[in-house]
Amino acid sequence: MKPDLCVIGAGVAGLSVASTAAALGASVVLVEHARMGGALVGGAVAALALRASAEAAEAFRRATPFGIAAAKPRVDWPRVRTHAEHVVGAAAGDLSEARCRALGVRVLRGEPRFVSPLTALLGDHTIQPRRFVLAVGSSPAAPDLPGLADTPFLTPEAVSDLPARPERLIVLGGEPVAVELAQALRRLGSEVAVAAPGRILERFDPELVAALAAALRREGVDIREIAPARGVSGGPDGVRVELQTGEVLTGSHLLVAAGRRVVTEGLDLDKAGVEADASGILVDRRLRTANKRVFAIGDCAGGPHAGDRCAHVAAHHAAVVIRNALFRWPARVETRALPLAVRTSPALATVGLSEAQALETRRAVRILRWPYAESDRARAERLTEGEIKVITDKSGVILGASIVGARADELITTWTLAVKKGLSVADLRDLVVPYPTFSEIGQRAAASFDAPRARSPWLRRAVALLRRLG
Ligand SMILES: Cc1cc2nc3c(=O)[nH]c(=O)nc-3n(C[C@H](O)[C@H](O)[C@H](O)COP(=O)(O)OP(=O)(O)OC[C@H]3O[C@@H](n4cnc5c(N)ncnc54)[C@H](O)[C@@H]3O)c2cc1C
Ligand SMILES: NC(=O)c1ccc[n+]([C@@H]2O[C@H](COP(=O)([O-])OP(=O)(O)OC[C@H]3O[C@@H](n4cnc5c(N)ncnc54)[C@H](O)[C@@H]3O)[C@@H](O)[C@H]2O)c1
Repeated sequence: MKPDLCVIGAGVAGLSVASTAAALGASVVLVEHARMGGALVGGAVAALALRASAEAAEAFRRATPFGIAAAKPRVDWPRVRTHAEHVVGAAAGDLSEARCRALGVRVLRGEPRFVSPLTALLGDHTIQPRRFVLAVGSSPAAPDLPGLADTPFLTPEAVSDLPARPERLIVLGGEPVAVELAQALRRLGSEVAVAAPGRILERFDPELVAALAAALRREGVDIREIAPARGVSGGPDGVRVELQTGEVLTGSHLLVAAGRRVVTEGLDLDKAGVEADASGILVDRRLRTANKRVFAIGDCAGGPHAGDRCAHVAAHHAAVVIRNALFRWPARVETRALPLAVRTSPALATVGLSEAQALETRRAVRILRWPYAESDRARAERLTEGEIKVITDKSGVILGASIVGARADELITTWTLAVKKGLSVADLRDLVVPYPTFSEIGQRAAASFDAPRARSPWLRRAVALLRRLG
C-alpha cells in the first residue's frame, strides 16, 4: 500500500486527520488495534455523562431557594450507567469504522511496526505512505506507590462501568480527571476523599482554584493536598491509603487518576528514527518527529511543544498536521491561546497568561475582576458563586483570563478569541452582549478597565465644559 497518509491510532486525533485528509481527496490508511474513538469515547464522554447525572441529582438538593421543596435524590446506579452507555454509544457511532469507510478512509485492524523510516508492516500488508501520522494516544499511568501493584484499583475509564455505585471512593490525583470524577461521584451519593500529591489543579490560577476547592469541600469532598501518599493496601473488601501525615483513609474503592503514559513499545520507533521519552513522542512546533516524514499528534505527542493532553488540543494538532503533511504549509502549534477547563460546578477555565506568568516579562499588568454575584442571570439561577479575572497589559491588551463559576468552560471561548487575536478590553467593552446572560460578567470586567479614568478630574472638567456650551 502506498497511500498519501498512514495514520496509526483512531482516537480523536487520528480520526480528525484521517477524515479531513480523505475529504480533501488524499488516500488514507487508518490503523487501529482496539476500540475506535480511543480515550474520547471511553474516558471523556463517559465522564461527561456521569457528570450530567450528578447535576440532575444536585438539582433536587438545591431546589428550596427557588420555592420548590428540596428532596433527597434517589440515585439508581444501573440507570445512571444506562444513560452513560447511551451517550457513549452515540459518540461511538460518530467515530465508527463504517463512518470512516464512508468518507473514503481505508481502516485496518492491528498493530503495525516500523521496519524502516517509511515502511511499516501489518500482517500481510506493507505500508509505504508519503507521510506517517502517529496518533497512538495515552493510557492511564499508575504511580510508583508502595503496595499499588497488589491493590485492586479503578482507572478513570472504568468508573462508569462499575456494577454498583462506590460507597467510599478514594481518588489518587489532583488534576481535572480526579477532581471532576470526585465531585460527580459525591453528587451521586458516594463518600469521596481526594489524595493529591500537592496543590490540586496546578495549571490554574491558585486564587480561583481555592474558591473551587472550598466549594467542593462544602459539598463533602474530603480534599487532602499533601505530599504523595506513603502507600496503599487492600483487597476486594476495601482499600487503605496511608498519607504522609500518618493518617489513613479507608474506602470501598480506589480510583487512580494520576496521569497518563504513552505506550510506544511494539511500534519499533527506532527503526523509523523516531525519538520518544517519558513525556511521549518528541515533536517540534510543526509536530514533526525526528523523522521529518513522521508526525506525532494528540496525547502521544511529547516534549515542550506538545501542549496539554485534551481532546481539543488533539483536534488542533490534527489541523496543524493536515496543513504540514498535505499542503506543505509550515503551520505551527498554537501556544498562546490554548484553553483549559475543568467541568466541575463551579466550573474552572483558563486561557493565555496567568497573573504570575504575565509579571515574569512585564513590570506592570492590570487585573480586572467581576463577580458572578452582580449578574441578574446568576442571581436568578442561584449561581452567584464565582468571578472572572482578566489580565491585561498597561494599555488594555488582553493577555489572559481565568474564570471560576457556572459555564466557565463555555465563557472562556470569548477570551480565547481575544488572546489569539490580541484584542484589547475596548473590543469587548464595546461588544453588544445579550441581556441577561453570563457573558455580561466578562463584559463588565472589561469595562472596569476604564473605571479609574472615569474618576479623572480632567474628564469631569471636560464634561462640565461641554455642558456649558449647551
Ligand atoms: C476520564 C477522562 C476524561 C477526560 N475529559 C476530557 C475533557 O473533558 N476534555 C478534554 O478536552 N479532554 C478530556 N480528556 C482527554 C481526552 O479524552 C484525550 O486528550 C483525547 O481523547 C486524546 O485523543 P488521542 O486521539 O490523542 O488519543 P487516544 O484517544 O488515546 O487514541 C489513541 C488510539 O490509538 C490506538 N492505538 C494505540 N497504540 C496503537 C498501536 N500500536 N496500533 C494501533 N492503534 C493504536 C488506541 O487504541 C486508541 O484508539 C479526558 C480523558 C479521560 C481519560
Ligand atoms: N477538562 C479537560 O480539559 C480535561 C479533563 C480531563 C482530562 N483532561 C486531560 O486528560 C489528561 C489526563 O488527566 P489526569 O488528571 O489523569 O492526568 P494529569 O497528568 O493531568 O495529572 C496527574 C495528576 O496525578 C498526580 N499524581 C502523580 N503521582 C501521584 C501519586 N503518587 N499520588 C497521587 N497523585 C499523583 C499528579 O500530581 C497530577 O495531579 C490530562 O492531560 C488532562 O489535561 C482534560
